[in-house]
Formats: sequence, C-alpha cells, structure tokens
Amino acid sequence: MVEEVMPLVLIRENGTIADILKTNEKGFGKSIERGEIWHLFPETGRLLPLHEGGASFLSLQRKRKWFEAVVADSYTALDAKLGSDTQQEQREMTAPSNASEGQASGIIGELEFLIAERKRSMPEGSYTTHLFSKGNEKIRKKMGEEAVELLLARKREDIIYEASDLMYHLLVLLADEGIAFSDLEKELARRHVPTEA
Ligand SMILES: N=c1c2ncn([C@@H]3O[C@H](COP(=O)(O)OP(=O)(O)OP(=O)(O)O)[C@@H](O)[C@H]3O)c2ncn1[C@@H]1O[C@H](COP(=O)(O)O)[C@@H](O)[C@H]1O
Repeated sequence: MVEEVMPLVLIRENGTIADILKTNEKGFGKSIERGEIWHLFPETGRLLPLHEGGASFLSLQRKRKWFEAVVADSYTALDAKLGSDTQQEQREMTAPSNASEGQASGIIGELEFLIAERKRSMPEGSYTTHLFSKGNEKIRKKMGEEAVELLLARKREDIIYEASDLMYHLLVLLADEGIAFSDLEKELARRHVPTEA
C-alpha cells in the first residue's frame, strides 16, 4: 500500500514557520522512535533524517491533514544554511573519474558506478549519501543487520529480498573502503579451480 504523503510543518517555539517538508505515517513513526526528524524526499521516495547529524524536535503531533513539529527558535532551514551554490554543487551529477577501471558488468556494475557517484557528490535525498555521511562504522553495522535478516529469512522470495539488501550494503562498504567489486572477482577467480571438460 502506498502511504499518503502529507506536509510536515516545522514551527519555531516563537510561532514562526521554519520549514515545510513532506512525510508519511512511516516517517512520523520513525521520527518519534529516533527522536529526530525524518522526512520524505518525493523525488527518490526515500525517508531520511533531516540534516545529517540529526534535527531534534520539541514536540511532534499528527494534525488532521499534516504533521506539526515544534523546533527551537534557533532552527534554520537547510536551504538557508547551505546557500544555493553549495546546494547546486551537491546536486551535480557527474560520473566518478575512475568509473571505467575494472568495472563489474550488469546491475552490479551499474550499482557500483552509482554508489561511487553518490560518494563523490553526496546528493541530498539519497539513502547511499546517508550511509556515507554516517561513516564506516554505521555501514558495517548495517551490513551486520542485513546479514542477520538474511539468516532469518526462510521463504525463497524473502531470501532473494534480503540477499539483495545485503549485496547493496556490501557494495557501499566496498566503496567506502576503496575496494572495487572486480577485486572480489579477481580473488574468486584466483581460488577457482576450473573443472576438466
Ligand atoms: N539497492 C538499494 C537498496 N537496498 C536497500 N536500500 C535501503 O536500505 C534501507 C534499509 O532499510 P532499514 O529499514 O534497514 O534502514 P533504515 O531504518 O531506513 O535506515 P538506518 O537509519 O538504519 O540507516 C532502506 O531505506 C532501503 O531503501 C537500498 N537503497 C538503495 N539501493 C540502490 O541504490 C541506488 C541509489 O539509491 P539512493 O542513494 O537512495 O538514491 C538505488 O537506485 C538502488 O538501486
């Protein structure tokens, strides 16, 4: 079921509107659970924390047709903080310089390329950007979580789903460590003993 997207109005304690974002029920629940504002990027369909590093709220309520978060008077909207030039730079999408070196083929190659691009330009609204900005320990932790989810999966479709999640997070970890997927291919090829025809 597609969740309804609703406005998330950020109001300062002094009553002025600080920002108007978007979220849904899942984002509302996640914000409460984590104690920081999570909002939806409609362009990517991803729920992500507002301001990497966390933006806390004083209260968060569901209204009839929107959500309302009360924030500190000192709250400054992200757009104002960044300045348009910096934002433009963050959003620019150009290929990473070493993209063609030993690139894996197919979807793995495409994903590897996209992840390298995310690491370089860190565009807003991207889950991959979120992982890189949190750092290596967070990426490793996510790998662990995804591995456990795969261990627990029993049904064929769940195994496929969880293994794909794990694969994506592995590619992010490799990118963070500066390791190409082709390095794994080389290692696997080195171990491989071809069977006699
Ligand atoms: N394959 C994936 C992929 N698999 C899983 N995920 C994300 O992994 C997250 C795992 O969900 P969890 O609930 O465990 O994590 P969370 O609670 O949302 O976040 P955390 O605070 O735990 O980090 C979800 O947000 C998924 O959307 C992925 N996100 C991205 N990709 C690929 O990466 C590409 C780039 O994505 P963006 O960087 O978001 O544009 C996409 O086009 C996809 O091809």
